[in-house]
Amino acid sequence: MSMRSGAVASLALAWRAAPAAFAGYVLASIGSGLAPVATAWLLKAVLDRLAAGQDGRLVLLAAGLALAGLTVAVLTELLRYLSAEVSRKVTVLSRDRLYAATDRMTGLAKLEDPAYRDRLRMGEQHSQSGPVIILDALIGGLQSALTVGGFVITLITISPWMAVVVLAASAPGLYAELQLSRRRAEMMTGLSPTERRQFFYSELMTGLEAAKEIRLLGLGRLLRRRMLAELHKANAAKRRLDRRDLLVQGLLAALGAVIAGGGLIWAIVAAGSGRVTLGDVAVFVAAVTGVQGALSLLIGRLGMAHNALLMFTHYQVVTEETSGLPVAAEPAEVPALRHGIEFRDVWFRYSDEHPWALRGVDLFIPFGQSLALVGQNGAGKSTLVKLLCRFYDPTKGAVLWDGVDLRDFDVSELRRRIGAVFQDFMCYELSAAENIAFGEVDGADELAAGHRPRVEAAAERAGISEVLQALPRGYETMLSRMFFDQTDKDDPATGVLLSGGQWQRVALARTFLRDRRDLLILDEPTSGLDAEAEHEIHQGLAAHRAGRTSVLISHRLGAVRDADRIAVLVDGRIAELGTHQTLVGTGGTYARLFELQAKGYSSEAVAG
Ligand SMILES: Nc1ncnc2c1ncn2[C@@H]1O[C@H](COP(=O)(O)OP(=O)(O)OP(=O)(O)O)[C@@H](O)[C@H]1O
Repeated sequence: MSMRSGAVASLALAWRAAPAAFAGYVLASIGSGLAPVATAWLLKAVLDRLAAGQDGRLVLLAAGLALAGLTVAVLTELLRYLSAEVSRKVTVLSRDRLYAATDRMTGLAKLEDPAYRDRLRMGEQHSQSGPVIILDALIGGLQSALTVGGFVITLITISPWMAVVVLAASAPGLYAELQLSRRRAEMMTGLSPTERRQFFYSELMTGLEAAKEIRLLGLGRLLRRRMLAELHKANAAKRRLDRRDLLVQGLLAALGAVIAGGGLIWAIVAAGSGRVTLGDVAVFVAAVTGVQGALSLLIGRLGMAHNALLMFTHYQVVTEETSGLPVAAEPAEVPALRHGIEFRDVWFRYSDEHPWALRGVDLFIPFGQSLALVGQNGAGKSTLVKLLCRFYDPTKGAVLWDGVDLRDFDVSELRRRIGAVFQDFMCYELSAAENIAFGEVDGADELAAGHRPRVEAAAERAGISEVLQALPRGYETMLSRMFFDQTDKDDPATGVLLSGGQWQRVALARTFLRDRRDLLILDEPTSGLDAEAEHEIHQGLAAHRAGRTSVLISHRLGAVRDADRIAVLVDGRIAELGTHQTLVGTGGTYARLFELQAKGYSSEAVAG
C-alpha cells in the first residue's frame, strides 16, 4: 500500500466516523491557517498609515486586527475540541473494524503465525492513536501550507529572493524528517519481536497464571533479567535514532536561525535607508517567524504522520485480511446430520515446516453413534477434532458431512451445529451465569440476566449447581479475582476463584446448553475431576450422548469403554478401530493400555 492511498484511507475513515466534526475541523483549520497572514497584512496597513500620518480607516483596521486576534483565540479552542471529537469517533470506528476483522478470522492457522501476531499487535496499537495522528498531520499540514503560502506571497511582494532563501532553507529539514521517520517505522517493525518478548515476560511476572511456578522455581529474577535485556535492546535502537535525530534537527534549527537573523539585519538596514517601510519590516518579521514556525510544525507533524502511515499499513493489512480459510463461492446449506461424518484420506500438518500430525486418516462416524479417540500424547486426537470444527482445512484429503465437503459450507453455519468442550477450555472472568449462558450466544444476555432455568438445568447436569448457588451472590458471583472498580475492591463477594475441576464443570455446563446440536465433541471433558465425579459425569454423558453423534477423547480408558466404537490413533494414523470388546480381544495397543490401566487400579485397590 502506498503512502498516498494510506493517507486517503485515513481521511476516508475520519469522514466515515464523524462527517460533521471532520468538516468543521477542516474549515476551522483553513481559518486558523489564514489568520496569521491576515493579521500581518492588517498590521502592515496600520503601521504604514501611522508612519505616513494618515488616520483614515485606522479604527476600522484596528478593529479588524482585534477581530483577527479573537478569531485565532476562538479557533484554537474550537480546533482542540473538534480534533478530540474526531479522534474519539475515529478510534471507535477503527477499533471496531480491527476487532471485526479478527472475528472474521475463522481459521486458526493465521492467528498462530508469529508474523501475523506481530502485525496484529502493531495494528492494534495503531488503531488507538494512528488514524488521529495522520489526520492531525494532514489537516494541520493544510493549515501550515496556508500560512506558509500566505506569507510566501507576502515575502515575494517585499523581496522575492528572501522568499526563495527561506523556503530553500526549509527543504532539507523536510527531506531529513521524512527519511528519519521511515527509519523510525522500520525500527519499530524490527523491534516488534523484542517488544512481544518483553510483553510476554511482563505478563508472566505480573499474572496469576504462572505465579505459583515462578515462586516455587525462583524464576522471578531470571525473568526480570530477560525482560530488562529486551528492554535495553529496544532502548539502544531507539537511542541511536534519537541521537541522529538530535544532530540533524539541531543543525537544521541552527541554519534556520541564521537565515532568520540575516533576514532581520537586511530588513532593518533597508528600512533605515528608506528602501522599505516600517509596515514592511513588521510583515517581514511576522513572515519569517510564521513560515519557520509553520514549517517546523509541518515537518514535525509530517514526520509523525509518515511514521503513522507506515504503521497504518499493518492496520490495513489486518483489517483487510480474509478469513484465513477459503470461503465457498456459494456455500451449501448445512443439513441436519443424517448419515454421518467421514474423514477421507486426511493428511494434515500445521504448516509446511511442521511434521505430519495426521497421515491418511480414513474414518466414518455414523450418525447417532459415539466414537472414542484414544492414543498417546501427540498422536493427533485433538488435531482430528479441530479439523472437524474446521479450525483448519486438511492439507490433503477431505472431511465430509453427510457426503458434503466441510469446505463447501459457511463455516459459522457448520459450527452452529456443533457443541464442544475443548481440552484447553475457557474460564471467562465474568459471572457464573454468563460463563454458562455463553453456550447459547443468541440468548446469552437473557439467559444470564434472570430467565435462567436452562442455565441452572445445565449446571445441574454438570454437577456444579450446588456450588454456584452457595456462592456469595449465587449465579451472579463473578468468577474472577479481578475487580472492576475501586468500590468493589473491599467487597469479599465481588469475585471468587473456582478449583480446576469446578471450572471444568462450568465449561461442561456451557456445552450442555448447546445440547440440541448435531455433533458433540468432548476433548478430555473430565480430566480435572475426582474419580467419583468423573464416573458420575461419564454416566450422565453416556445417557446424554445416547442416539446422538459424539466424539469423545480421553486418556482414561474406563471412560470410553461404553462408546459405540473406539479408534486408536498412533502417530497420526488410525491403528485400531472397534468396540471395547473386539479391541480387547485383538490384543493390540488398546488391549495393552487397558490392561495397564486396569492393573494400576487393581493394585491401588489392593494397596488401599
Ligand atoms: N497449533 C499447533 N501448531 C503446531 N503443531 C501443533 C499444534 N497443535 C498440535 N501440534 C502438533 O501436532 C501433533 C498432534 O497434536 P494433538 O494435539 O492433536 O495430539 P493429541 O493426540 O491430542 O495429544 P494429547 O493427548 O497430548 O492431547 C503434535 O505433534 C503437536 O506437537
